[in-house]
Amino acid sequence: MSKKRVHEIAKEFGVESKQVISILQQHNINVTKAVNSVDDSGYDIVKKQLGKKSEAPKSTQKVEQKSAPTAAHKQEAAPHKQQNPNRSKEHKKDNYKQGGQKQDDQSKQNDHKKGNVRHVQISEPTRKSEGNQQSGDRANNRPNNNNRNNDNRNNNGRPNDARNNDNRNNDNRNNDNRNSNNNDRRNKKNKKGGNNRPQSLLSTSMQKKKNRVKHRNEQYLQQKAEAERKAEAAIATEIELSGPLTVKELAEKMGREVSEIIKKLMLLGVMASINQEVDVDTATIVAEEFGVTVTEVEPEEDPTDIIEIEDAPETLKPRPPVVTIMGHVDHGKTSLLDVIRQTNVTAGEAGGITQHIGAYQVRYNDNKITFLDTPGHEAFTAMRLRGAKSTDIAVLVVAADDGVMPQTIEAINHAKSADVPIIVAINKMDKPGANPDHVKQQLSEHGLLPEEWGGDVIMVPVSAKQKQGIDDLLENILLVAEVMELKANPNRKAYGVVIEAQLDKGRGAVCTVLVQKGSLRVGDTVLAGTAYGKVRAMTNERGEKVKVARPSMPVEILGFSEVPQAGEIINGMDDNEARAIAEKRIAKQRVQELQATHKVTLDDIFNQIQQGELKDLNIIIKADVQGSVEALRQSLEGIKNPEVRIVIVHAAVGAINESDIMLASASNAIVMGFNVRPDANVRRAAENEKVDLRTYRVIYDAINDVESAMRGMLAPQFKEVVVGRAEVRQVISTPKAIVAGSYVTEGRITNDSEVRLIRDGIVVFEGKVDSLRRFKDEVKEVKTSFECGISLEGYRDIKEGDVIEAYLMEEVAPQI
Ligand SMILES: Nc1nc2c(ncn2[C@@H]2O[C@H](COP(=O)(O)OP(=O)(O)OP(=O)(O)O)[C@@H](O)[C@H]2O)c(=O)[nH]1
Repeated sequence: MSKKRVHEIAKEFGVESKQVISILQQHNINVTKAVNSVDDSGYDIVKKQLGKKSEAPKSTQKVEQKSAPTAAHKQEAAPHKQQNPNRSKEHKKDNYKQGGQKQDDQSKQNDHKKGNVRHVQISEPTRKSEGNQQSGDRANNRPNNNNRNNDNRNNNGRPNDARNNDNRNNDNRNNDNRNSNNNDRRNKKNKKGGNNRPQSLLSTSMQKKKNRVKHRNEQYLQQKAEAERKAEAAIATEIELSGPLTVKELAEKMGREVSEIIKKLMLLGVMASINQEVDVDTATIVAEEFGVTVTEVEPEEDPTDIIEIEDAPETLKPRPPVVTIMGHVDHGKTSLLDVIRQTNVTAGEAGGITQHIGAYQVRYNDNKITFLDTPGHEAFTAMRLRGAKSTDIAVLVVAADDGVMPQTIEAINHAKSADVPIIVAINKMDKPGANPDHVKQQLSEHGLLPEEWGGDVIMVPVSAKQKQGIDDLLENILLVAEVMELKANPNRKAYGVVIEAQLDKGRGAVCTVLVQKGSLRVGDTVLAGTAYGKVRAMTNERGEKVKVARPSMPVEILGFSEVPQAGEIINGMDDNEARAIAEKRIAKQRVQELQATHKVTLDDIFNQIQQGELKDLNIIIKADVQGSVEALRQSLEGIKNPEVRIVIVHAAVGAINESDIMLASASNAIVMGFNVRPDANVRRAAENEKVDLRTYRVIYDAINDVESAMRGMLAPQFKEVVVGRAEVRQVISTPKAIVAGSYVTEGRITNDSEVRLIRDGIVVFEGKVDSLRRFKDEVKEVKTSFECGISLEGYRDIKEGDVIEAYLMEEVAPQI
């Protein structure tokens, strides 16, 4: 009978001595200290208790949890050991030592017989060296017990077959070890699976990780469901339409993708890009295709709109007729108006074409007639249309020797669409080839039947050149006006139309206005588009100051905050109201401009490619007056080409500046200047940015250039090369000439140079140098940084601060 000390037993079971003492005391074995000894029966008692627990020994569990990584490491390492078929006996011992979970009686007995020694012998160093590996190793115990049994059997039962048995046993061991690994995993699973067994740190962290992944998955699914629910909710079932809208707007209203809308439109045979407008009918069809109900509503009231009040009949007083002279180019509009006004406008015009709308009032037989001088070139189609709208009577000039021409027909159509009565002036009756009957014949083919042929159109033969038939024409105008009973209320705030507007260096915004209703007085606040201001001064067509302008009277007014657009409605109103509306309009305009710039988007480019590689020719227009800007814009936009689309990126009054170049560079546009010049910095910027900058003095040339370029037929053109620039620093008046005391700022000025005089970026004169002097001597050339005196051929109105630009014309290959 061997005796063992309490602390040895405690150590063996991995518990504290106290615990062993308490167990023994419970069984009335008298032990109080760790050094006390107990016999086998005492040991068995302890073993019974702690051995059972050792299936899940508490103390070991504690240690296990603390040392999980080691255990894990061990677990991982174990298979290598176990799978080794040539395991040492030590291994077997290990397995014994670690005690199985389901030991049969036999194994228990074996444990009793052999295990004790083994326990003592093996467990000690194992614990010391491997610390808390038991948990992992212990898990392997059960199957190995079987091995052990087998060993025992083999050893005890059939010693002769020992070798075979050993081999077999080895195989069994291998199998069992493999099984043990499997069981081990299962055990681990069981541990996690609610046996209330504490988990190892490894399994805890794995669990946490698993939980996190699970949580993330759940979150993702929730978000996805939420997004789907929102998308579902965003798809409208009912929409309201108040007018045409872009494809993008329609898509937004319906909560659908733009591509869906475009696809549907394509199926309906409508090829539309994202920013293209579709009318209400088309939008309705598309919406209905998606099962969306459409309700048509009245467009929302625009706070920037000014509602026009109808004047009571009793307030109306007779007013003079407003007449527009229309007709084909060179048929004699200006000449006719000249004769009527007894002035000569034609001489001063660049290219001999009337470029700006002017308005004049003439008196004939104590009656006033207002004439709007609409230019005759095609370039002014838009202005003519506007003119017709502000007009009571249209005088259609047709040259008797030329007959009805394209612009004659256009003019007829404009007048008709504006519901304006037409009086035909068959001009150039003095010409040998004049054939008024032929003209009448042609006109009747276009719905204008002369009175003498049973129609209602007055046709007056005239000759502007010989001043014949003018009275007859004016009398007929008055006659038609009388029949029309033209009336307006002069006693209300002014209402009218901006005929022309431009920026003047000294006077600011100068604006020709036709008052149509009410009276406009100096001091009145007026609003036209985004421009507003107090009328500082008013002058009539003869430059005389006027205090009040009544219906049908054209006046030039000063006082606008900015240059209004030609054709804009002008309203006399309250100071604050004007400012508020102007601000709202500016804000609205900004939004529209932003939207317009958004049009050049990748979406657009994609659509363009899809629509057969439609390329845009982007153009920036700068001109001296609004009328030219509009004219150029309308004409350019009117150019139709299957391959190239003209896009006016920006159009404004004023000199070409660096921001224009930057915009052109950014939008890959060409810059077209009309009667305006870039300064040296701007030219440099254009060169750096490789922006094609073109300047013109005649609108026709600009349009012609673009048209030819689009046809690939742009003739080799003459490009001007600026040779030098001089700044006018002093103006000296001599009996012979006006001399510009100048300083050459760049390049050189030569006495045979073509020059232009530029004031605030606007060309005021183009011609030749008359004389070039250094002090009193005539010189051929003056270079940079030298002073000189320059006088210009046939031009005296030179001002300090003006720039004289010398240039050459060089032939260049087409660029557009
Ligand atoms: N023989 C003759 N020539 C005329 C008559 N009226 C105008 N002309 C000439 O026709 C040419 C064109 O005249 P304009 O008055 O400039 O014609 P327009 O229609 O105003 O021309 P645009 O301003 O370019 O549209 C000028 O050379 C005039 O001298 C006329 O009654 N008889």
